Amino acid sequence: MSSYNNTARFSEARRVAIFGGTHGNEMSGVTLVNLWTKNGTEIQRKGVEAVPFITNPKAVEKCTRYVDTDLNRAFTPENLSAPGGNDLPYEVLRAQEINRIFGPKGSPEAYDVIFDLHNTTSNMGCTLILESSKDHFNLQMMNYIKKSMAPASCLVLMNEHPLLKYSTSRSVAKHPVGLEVGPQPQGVLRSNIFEAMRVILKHALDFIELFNEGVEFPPCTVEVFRVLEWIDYPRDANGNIIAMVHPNLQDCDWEPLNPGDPMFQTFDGKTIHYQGSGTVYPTFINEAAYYEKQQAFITTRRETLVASAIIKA
Ligand SMILES: CC(=O)N[C@@H](CC(=O)O)C(=O)O
Ligand SMILES: [Zn+2]
Repeated sequence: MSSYNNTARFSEARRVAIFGGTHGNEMSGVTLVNLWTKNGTEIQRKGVEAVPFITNPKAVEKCTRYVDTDLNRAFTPENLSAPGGNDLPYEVLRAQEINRIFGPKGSPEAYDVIFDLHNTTSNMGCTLILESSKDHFNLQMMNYIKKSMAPASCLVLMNEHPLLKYSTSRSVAKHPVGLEVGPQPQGVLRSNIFEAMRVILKHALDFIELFNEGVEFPPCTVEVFRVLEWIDYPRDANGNIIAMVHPNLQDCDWEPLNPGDPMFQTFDGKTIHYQGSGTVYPTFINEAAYYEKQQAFITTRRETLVASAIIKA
């Protein structure tokens, strides 16, 4: 029935979860998920079972990123199969529980789609985070969301770096999608950020409904920003930070950074310049949660991916 060569077929995306509170101090996702748990009318779609779920309730209660360890790094094969029960860190136990409910990760029983709602203190605007450039279902969803949001912008961060990719909560699903909206301080709710996240999710669920109804999505291209490297703050011999993000770079997420451009400013006023070999697009600039990870920002490269046509199998 398909009108295109190489149409990719995916089974219906009936089981969908919406995660909030993977980081307990990122308030848009926590608030939306709590709201939809009370009344799910807004997230209901024909032929879709959308489950709102608080992933790290202890961290939400304390309004911290995590209690023992970062839940959004915890979904490794080692953690998910670790014996030890109650001796394990809280988030490792919780990852196992989430994997039992929404996975198992990598199995046919896993949920079809998981949306994981995050906020950043960086000036990233609306960002969707993917883990695979080969998932044509997700690429088509990105195209649909971007078109639906226009003229407002919604960018796609492609995190499939062999070393820098991490084991996210959403990675339990067949099609993992991260939503990252900022700037919003930790523990704070801002109405513009909250509403932006809500609109992205509306379009995402509309896409799934259309797909499940049998709509065929024609081939398209999707602009993405591929993770290249993490850049740490300059440090002294004792490991203490000796410079801040340069004012020319601060809040300039997604704007080109060229070799020789100012990158950091030392406390005594010296400028440190970017030394890379070509233009990159920085993002997660001065993210509060990344100080402990020794990351000042990440660099990305702009790419255009081709998504094949998709239709329900
Ligand atoms: C600021 C923040 O928490 N960002 C998320 C990004 C993601 O969900 O991939 C994280 O590091 O887990
Ligand atoms: Zn987060």
